[in-house]
Amino acid sequence: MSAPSTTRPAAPPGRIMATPLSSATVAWYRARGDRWLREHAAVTWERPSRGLQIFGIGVAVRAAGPRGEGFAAARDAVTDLLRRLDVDASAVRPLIFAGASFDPGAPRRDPAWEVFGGWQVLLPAITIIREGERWSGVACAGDFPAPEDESAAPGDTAPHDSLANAIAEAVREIREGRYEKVVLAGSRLVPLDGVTVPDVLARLVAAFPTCCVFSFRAGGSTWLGASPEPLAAAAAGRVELVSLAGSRRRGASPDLDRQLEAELLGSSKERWEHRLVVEAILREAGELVGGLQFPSEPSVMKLANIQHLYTPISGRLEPGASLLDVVERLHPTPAVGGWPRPAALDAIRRLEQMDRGWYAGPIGWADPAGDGEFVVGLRTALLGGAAARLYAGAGIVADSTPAAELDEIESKLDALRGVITR
Ligand SMILES: C=C(O[C@H]1C=CC=C(C(=O)O)[C@@H]1O)C(=O)O
Repeated sequence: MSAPSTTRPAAPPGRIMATPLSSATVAWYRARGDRWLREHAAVTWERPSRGLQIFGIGVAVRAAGPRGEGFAAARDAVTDLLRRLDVDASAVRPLIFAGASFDPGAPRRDPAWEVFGGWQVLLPAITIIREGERWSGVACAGDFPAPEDESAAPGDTAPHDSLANAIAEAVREIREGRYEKVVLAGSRLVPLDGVTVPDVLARLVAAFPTCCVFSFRAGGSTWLGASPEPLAAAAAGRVELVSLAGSRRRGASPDLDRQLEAELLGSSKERWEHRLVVEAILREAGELVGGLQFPSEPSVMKLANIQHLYTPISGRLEPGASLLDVVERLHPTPAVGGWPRPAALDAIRRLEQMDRGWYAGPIGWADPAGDGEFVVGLRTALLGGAAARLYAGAGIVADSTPAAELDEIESKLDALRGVITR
């Protein structure tokens, strides 16, 4: 019932032991504030603009797989757990969290990611949920492994120059017709100077209230971020998907901001980059989600530092398909990988010179009723030891100007650094 390296050595790696699991609704008296919850949670999931907060305290079950395995293995582990959970229909539903690396086939360059492995599935011992003014809780019996405190500080990776060269090389390869789009990312190591996980989460919630602010702890390290990009969400059989790609900075004045928005909506380069994501989602999700509907024109999603082209897509899960199947099929969309997918992944492995780990990977939760929500792990940082490594990328297409793409990546990293180190 646990990860290979934690409490039950008899369990083979990645397998969950076949014992029954039960859950019970618990009353949660709000004796502890957000800071305590964020500090003690193995996993947090906050949607400030929707009044939703979820804190998973302690671990009933943790399963994990090696770095060569991806989200498909996480999906199987969640499905297995859901089957074994004995849930009273009237009770608060337990939530099972899952996360995975971006690319299980990528070279491993940063030992700090080893503690996360290729994927992890986590059933918290106690899950505290706030929806608006309503607090509820659910407790799950399990192994209750002792907290792990082993963590590795994120290592040094590629210097800035190599990212500029990688972008220029990608533009050349795209113009030669080798692929149509690739998303290249960079990272930056920053000292934490005493800033803690609850500090960072509180700042992300304040700075990015419309995003999904999450954290996931493994060993003594924490993977966290404020993702603007839902990957797939399901509620009562309805599925919501999103295409988010194409960016401009926010303007310093309302006039400049509107001008940048008009530029974004009018740019054929940004529209093409965005359209590739819409088409890939329709193609990949089509077999699993019926009656897909979406507006013919993208709108603009505005965040504190940046604005993006945005197309919401919705439909209904086909019989036999699950939210986890949809996530597995969609990842990685061309918003974080590229198109065609195999050539884009190959380009990222060759050109990027960095270890993405879980950056741009899927992360989220599912419940026994089939509901759940997964986002793309963007605008994220890995905190370990006294440092944080920040990650951000940008979509490269034939019309890209390398300097502008590098500028977009730098400005995303600056926004995150401003929140973490201020
Ligand atoms: C890959 C990232 O952003 C993606 C999501 C929105 C807009 C993007 C863009 O315009 O390039 C990227 O596709 C990132 O922030 O690390």
